Amino acid sequence: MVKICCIGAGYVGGPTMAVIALKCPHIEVVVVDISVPRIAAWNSDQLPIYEPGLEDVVKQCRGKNLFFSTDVEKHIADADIIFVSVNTPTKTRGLGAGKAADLTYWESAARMIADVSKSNKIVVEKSTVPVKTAEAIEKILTHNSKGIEYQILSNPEFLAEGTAIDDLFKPDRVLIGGRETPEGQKAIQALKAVYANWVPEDRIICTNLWSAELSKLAANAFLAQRISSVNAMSALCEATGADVAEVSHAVGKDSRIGSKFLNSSVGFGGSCFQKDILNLVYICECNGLPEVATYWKQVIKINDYQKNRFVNRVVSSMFNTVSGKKIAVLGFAFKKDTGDTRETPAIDVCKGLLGDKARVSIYDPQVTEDQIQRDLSMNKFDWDHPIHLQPMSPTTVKQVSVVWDAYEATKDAHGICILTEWDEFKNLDYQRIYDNMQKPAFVFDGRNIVNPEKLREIGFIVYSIGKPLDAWLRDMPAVA
Ligand SMILES: NC(=O)c1ccc[n+]([C@@H]2O[C@H](COP(=O)([O-])OP(=O)(O)OC[C@H]3O[C@@H](n4cnc5c(N)ncnc54)[C@H](O)[C@@H]3O)[C@@H](O)[C@H]2O)c1
Ligand SMILES: O=c1ccn([C@@H]2O[C@H](COP(=O)(O)OP(=O)(O)O[C@H]3O[C@H](CO)[C@@H](O)[C@H](O)[C@H]3O)[C@@H](O)[C@H]2O)c(=O)[nH]1
Repeated sequence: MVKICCIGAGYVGGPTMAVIALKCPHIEVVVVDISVPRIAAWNSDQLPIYEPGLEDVVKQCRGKNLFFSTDVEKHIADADIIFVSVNTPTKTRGLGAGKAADLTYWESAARMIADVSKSNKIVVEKSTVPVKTAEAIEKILTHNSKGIEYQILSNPEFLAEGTAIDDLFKPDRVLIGGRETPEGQKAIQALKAVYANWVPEDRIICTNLWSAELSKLAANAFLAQRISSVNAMSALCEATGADVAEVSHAVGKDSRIGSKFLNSSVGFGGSCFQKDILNLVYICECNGLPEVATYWKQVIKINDYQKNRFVNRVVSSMFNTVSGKKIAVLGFAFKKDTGDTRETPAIDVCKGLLGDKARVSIYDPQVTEDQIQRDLSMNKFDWDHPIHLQPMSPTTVKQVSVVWDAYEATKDAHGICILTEWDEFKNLDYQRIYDNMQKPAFVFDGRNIVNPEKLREIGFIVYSIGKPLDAWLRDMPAVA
């Protein structure tokens, strides 16, 4: 029986390995992690991450050919194929701080593999890493290899949170990069055989190592660039009376452009886009390509601009101050159908409002109070380290309350900010909400999910990103 071990039981390692186990009953899959609570959660009824369909897949294979363990050394030693899916956060100090990927966790995983292996291994980069990481990993593994042969493959993951299981069941493509030697090609075929259990062969792309590593960064940069492009347009729409939804629809109908990923929003979030673009920018700078670096940096600058612009809209509409006012925040996760808050635009918006001394009442159906308090008190980039290395007891932000109901959050509020597109926010009883709010009552829709006309009929003053402005907002400054 082929044995797979995956180091890192997070948003990628957990779902990816669960699907491999489901689709390949003849393969034993063990997911290991240094975090004891995380592994305990994977072995319990309360999985550590919320992902539609995940629980069903885990329940079908756990204890049969899918296992979760903290015995990292044993399972690495036993495995034929080792996936490494550990954190690759943005460096916070030293060379490349604020841009370069911190490969501390990757390096320690590689050293562990080198220390405990007694047989040949295929080591698969599943984490998103800078181009040429495989070369560094190879050096660590082969430095004192004791005659053991290692083949490094790059097999970046393209799943998106909230749709991870569907994405894994039917991937647009699986990308496998390896050395162009006979041994490298043999390793590629071994990994290809795993995916071929459910992925059509024409969707499995095999390349050299560097193309695979770079394609992952490139794909995220292109996706984020589309959002920044449409968000840049949203500012122009507001200034001119155009409607960004109509513009994206018209633009997206061009089959060369396509309609996906053109939804204007308060800004993109998530653990990947910003981190991976910063990493790309750093790699360009290191390779003497400052113009290319500046080009990609602009994608992040527009995203920051969009978040600032939103906060500025809120404050300027409410007589230029939100001091002491209650602002209800509906949604804190970086997108719907996930409890993940990494780099969520809600953090920047809440911090902006708190900076102007607002009282913020937050409701998200999947995010806990503890998580929100952590996010609002943590330093930039600190969130992307293994949980046991994050601050234990963060200071509580006093002007923030977290409630478990949208009606409670909005009661007596002066304004509402919709920051995640949860379906339930589309169907709230907005008349009831309006009746219980201070007047004038404002709605700032950062996800364009409510019908502004209907809300205006109720009496709300409504701001929707990139839509023709409410008369109230027309003369207010839009730029932060
Ligand atoms: N989250 C996504 O949607 C997504 C999608 C594609 C790619 N990626 C990439 O995949 C990688 C992992 O992302 P994630 O979201 O799963 O992160 P995560 O933080 O959810 O999980 C990483 C896990 O690795 C563990 N870990 C760290 N060092 C370890 C070690 N030495 N030994 C054992 N376990 C260790 C941590 O405890 C943690 O549980 C990152 O490089 C990310 O960029 C993420
Ligand atoms: O038209 C759109 C599409 C998305 N978003 C926002 O963009 C962010 C990222 O969304 P999404 O890409 O759906 O989720 P992620 O889980 O971050 O997935 C991205 O990042 C992963 C990690 O690298 C990749 O594997 C995926 O392919 C890539 O889509 C979220 O805040 C979304 O709300 C928009 O504002 N407008």
